[in-house]
Amino acid sequence: MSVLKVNQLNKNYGNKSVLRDISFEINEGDLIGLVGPNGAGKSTLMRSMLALEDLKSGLVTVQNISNRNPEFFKYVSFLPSDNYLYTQLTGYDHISFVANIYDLEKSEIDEVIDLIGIRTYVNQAVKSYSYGMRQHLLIALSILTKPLVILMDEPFNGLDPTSIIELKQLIRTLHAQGIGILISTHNLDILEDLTNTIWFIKDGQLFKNEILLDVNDPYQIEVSGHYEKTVEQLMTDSHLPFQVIENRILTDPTYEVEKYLEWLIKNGVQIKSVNISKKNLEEMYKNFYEVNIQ
Ligand SMILES: Nc1ncnc2c1ncn2[C@@H]1O[C@H](COP(=O)(O)OP(=O)(O)OP(=O)(O)O)[C@@H](O)[C@H]1O
Repeated sequence: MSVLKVNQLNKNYGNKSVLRDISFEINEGDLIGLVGPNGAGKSTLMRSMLALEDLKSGLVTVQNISNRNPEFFKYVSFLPSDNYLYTQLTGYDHISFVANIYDLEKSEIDEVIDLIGIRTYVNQAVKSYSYGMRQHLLIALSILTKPLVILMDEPFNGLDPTSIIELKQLIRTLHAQGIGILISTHNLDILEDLTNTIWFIKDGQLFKNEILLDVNDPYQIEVSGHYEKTVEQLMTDSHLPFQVIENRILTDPTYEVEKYLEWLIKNGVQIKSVNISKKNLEEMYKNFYEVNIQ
């Protein structure tokens, strides 16, 4: 079900057109990665969605509520790339502040504190927090109102591997709860791990359908040993779609990998390893942005 709608968004800085005719919808439970090089317009797009930019034209609504209406922000929250917290105050002070605005119950606050796992330090002053702890607090603040959609601008910046793993897990939890999430990041590996829906932004335009990844990834079956027939001949006899790269068979994701394994085993082929062959987002990025590296 569509919850957030962006319609014909155009943004100029002076004579420069930064966003051009951008339209899209975010559905309940979408997890979308927004990718683009420096200056492509990712932050401007998020800021425009939050009515933080003056637009040339465009309409942004959540459940038909415009972003010009303060009620919009109950349903759409933002995790900014800048860490803007009051260092003298505690995490709980920040949470109470937001909870008071939206008249939330203590039980709702406790639920968020436990979900994000900040109970042990929520009563300490923010100045004693690490970067990752601050990021957790910001996420707690962003989900207090039970938003339908969260916009995350570079949420993995500056996090150590432990905090990245924790944040990825948290994003998966929020996603499983049906929250629509739009994440802008330069980290393609993290994104590839999190979602199959990647949108690219280029020259102020959004490209989505063109690069939607398949849900299933192909498998790579590595075989060993010498046989009468080549692996290619053997696979042709199976009538299963395939590609062969040296001694590796690349399966077709619409067919079960078991069918390939059964066929190979039946024909006495030794199987050395079976791995999921992940689509390479970096390759797609390089092709899309025509990045040439010598
Ligand atoms: N306040 C501003 N005044 C003028 N131009 C701006 C302003 N803010 C952004 N721009 C320009 O708008 C374009 C898009 O910037 P934006 O910050 O949205 O890109 P981005 O994709 O978020 O980049 P990054 O990955 O570096 O954060 C850039 O060309 C930038 O120079």
